[in-house]
Amino acid sequence: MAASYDPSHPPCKALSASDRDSFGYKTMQARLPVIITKVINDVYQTYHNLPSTELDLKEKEKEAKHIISTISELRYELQHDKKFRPLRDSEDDVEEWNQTLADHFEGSSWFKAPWLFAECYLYRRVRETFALTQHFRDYDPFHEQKKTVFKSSQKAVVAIAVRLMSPSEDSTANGTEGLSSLDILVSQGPESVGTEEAFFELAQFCLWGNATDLSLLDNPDLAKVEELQKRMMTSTASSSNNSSTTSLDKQLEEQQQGKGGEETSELQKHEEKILANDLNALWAKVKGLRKGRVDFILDNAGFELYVDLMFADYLIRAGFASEVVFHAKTIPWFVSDVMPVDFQWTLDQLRYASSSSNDSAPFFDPSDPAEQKALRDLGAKWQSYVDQGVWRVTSDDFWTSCYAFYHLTSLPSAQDLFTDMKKSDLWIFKGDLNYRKLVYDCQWPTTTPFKKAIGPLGSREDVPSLVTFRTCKADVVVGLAEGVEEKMDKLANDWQVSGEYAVISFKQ
Ligand SMILES: O=P(O)(O)OC[C@H]1O[C@](O)(CO)[C@@H](O)[C@@H]1O
Repeated sequence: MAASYDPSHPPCKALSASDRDSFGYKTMQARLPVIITKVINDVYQTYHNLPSTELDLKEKEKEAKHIISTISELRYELQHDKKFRPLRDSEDDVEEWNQTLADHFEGSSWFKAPWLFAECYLYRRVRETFALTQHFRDYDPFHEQKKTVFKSSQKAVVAIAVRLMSPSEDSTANGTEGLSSLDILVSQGPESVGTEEAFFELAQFCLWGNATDLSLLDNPDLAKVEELQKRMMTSTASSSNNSSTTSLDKQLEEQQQGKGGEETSELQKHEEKILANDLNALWAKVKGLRKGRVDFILDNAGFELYVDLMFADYLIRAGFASEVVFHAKTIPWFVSDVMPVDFQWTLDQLRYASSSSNDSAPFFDPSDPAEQKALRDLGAKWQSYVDQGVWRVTSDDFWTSCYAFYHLTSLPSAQDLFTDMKKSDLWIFKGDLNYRKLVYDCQWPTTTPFKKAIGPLGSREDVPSLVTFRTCKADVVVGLAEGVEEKMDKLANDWQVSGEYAVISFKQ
């Protein structure tokens, strides 16, 4: 039997849905039932739309009905706080899950267990349902939602592609004909102002791309997604370390005086919302790299993946990295997380922008030929990185296990992954769930140093530099300066979970 690590005892008291004031409780009680109901609706739609000519139609309908009833039972178990049961499929990770359940969660249930465990177990149970079928084994019940929200991001996707990737307007005048704005910026060398400016801008895109994920927007309001992206687009950037305390005072003062903060630019407003900001320290690390390896531990598909790829492309063009490894999820996870298939699908939608295949209309279809070209060029460039092995997409069951990242360095089943990741120069963790797993999702005081909160990843010599880009969507947050929590409590009572605020925390 596999050795079992204990995910039920983090270094401080675990966050749990047993606390009715927590976001964990709200998630288990209100948000997850909605997410599960959408899975049921999705399967229902799929089977109702099966053409009568479909092969094995009867079998497929039977399986779809079975999935719907099994997922409905899962929702019942959750809503009635039933005890966890062992998994019943035969996926590679099933033995480890069941051993952990037996050793540490005997008699435990959805609202009593640590929130992190319960939530991961839920998505793994959804996977079980599909894994036990013949015709829906590879079915992603979140694919349609991922597509809808990405499609609504077209304006921002096009705007970023055109601004950074189209030939620069004054390129003929200054002898850089045909080069994109980004290429011109980075061509001045790794330590140049242009390269630095591009770094701060793309890093902030990469951060705020995490604000538009589907599991938080359990009722995605597409207008809200567009508005968020519009705000991002107006943010061009340089960043200053530890500006958050002063700017918070200003925000608080303005709120108390009933002012709207009209003198603050869109960029400053964004920066003020980064409550712990190690971007300068990250820049110091990145600018010292030459043809290094950078690993992205990805979060959401769609717009967030798109801006992650922009940042990864920048690292290659500027010469900081010659290899980027993307860690995706092996199974549908937390609604919108990237799987390898989503990665390739994203590249394809860019490569084939505005061209229809036999069976479908183009996904992105801007009317302006220059915009179409910008998307296609980008898609072709990114595909060439994949084909040449400059970009590598991989996935490992560790990322969809119930374990905190503390266990990456010691869990037997994660050792191949850890051995490979040690070859990297920098790990970039995207998003809220990865953050929760980094700090073990427990009740750390907010002033706990990030390096301490990440346990072995902060203390072991063989762990490379790492950074987390996270918009705050759960109760835990660390690395804040003294007084920030108190100021934030006065400014916005949902600041820890609204996705409006963020942290960029770096470990050398
Ligand atoms: O996509 P992200 O940024 O990891 O967010 C995941 C979301 O799911 C949660 O883990 C709870 O469902 C929140 O922490 C967060 O809202």
